[in-house]
Amino acid sequence: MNQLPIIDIAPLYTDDESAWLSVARQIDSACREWGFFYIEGHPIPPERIAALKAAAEDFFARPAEEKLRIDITRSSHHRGYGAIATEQLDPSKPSDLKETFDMGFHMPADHPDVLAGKPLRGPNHHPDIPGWEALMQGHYEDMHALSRTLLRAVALALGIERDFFDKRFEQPISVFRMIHYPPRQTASSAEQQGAGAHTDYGCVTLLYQDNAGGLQVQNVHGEWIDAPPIEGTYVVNIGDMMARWSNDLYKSTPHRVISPLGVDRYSMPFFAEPHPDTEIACLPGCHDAEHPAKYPPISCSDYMLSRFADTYAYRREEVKG
Ligand SMILES: O=C(O)CCC(=O)C(=O)O
Ligand SMILES: [Fe+2]
Repeated sequence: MNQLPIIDIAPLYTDDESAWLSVARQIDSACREWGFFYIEGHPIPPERIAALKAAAEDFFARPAEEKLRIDITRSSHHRGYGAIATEQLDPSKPSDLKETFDMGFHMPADHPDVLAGKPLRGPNHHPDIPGWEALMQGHYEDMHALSRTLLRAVALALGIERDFFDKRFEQPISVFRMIHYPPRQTASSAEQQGAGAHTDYGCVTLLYQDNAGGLQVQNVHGEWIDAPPIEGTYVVNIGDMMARWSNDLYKSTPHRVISPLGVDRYSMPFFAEPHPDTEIACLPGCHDAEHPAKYPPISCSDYMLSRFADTYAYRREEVKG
């Protein structure tokens, strides 16, 4: 099979138990076979996507000096603007040809967790553009709600309490990111990838991509297949932390983005992650006598921090203020 499944999740917004179960089963088999699937029937309206895309086009077109006022490399908790070549997802290839804006769960500078220096906690760094902050905060909340709905279906599929993930995704360290891939100039510069081959390190990623194309996913035979844009859908994939949590029942699958030739590309992943203190220990329903837990428990924040250091040179250097 070389076609990612498309799952209609509209039944998750009804009380129809048997329809819930059917969606849960489809998600479960997609996570086991592919680690990747499309969702349709989600509640994010097209007007929201259009507003976000317009905001991304406006922001990324601004002078570097303005964007660098919120330089992510000066943020101790990973918020703000990442210039081209800040991230290197595939260490064997040149740095990624993309620029990014990252935001997360907002905690004011005087919040006790921020004052205590808890990792990845703090205020967002937004550009000074009218309407921007409200748009982003509202969207962050809606993506958070959507990811929790999907995780309720996962809990149902695994036979664990329906609110297992809800409890663990309070005050999450989820990240909403906007990405701009500038055009590659020549066909022969294909070595410079938009996003090098990688697996996501967190739990679940929900990705909006525009019409440019270029996202590719590795199938079970190790071949790259296209994950083309499909109007009105999100591409959902499992990350390494969820693979570990599920004892590798669910797959975290390598993917990459080929730099667009002659056009700009915009994408917007939402990386859904739990509360940083969540213990990532083999999920109930994912181990038995024949399949014992493979990994020792680790906290979500320890796991994320160790993985961040692999892809961001600036995070390997001394901690910045
Ligand atoms: O831009 C995309 O389509 C995918 C981006 C991605 O895989 C990532 O940021 O982890
Ligand atoms: Fe990714």
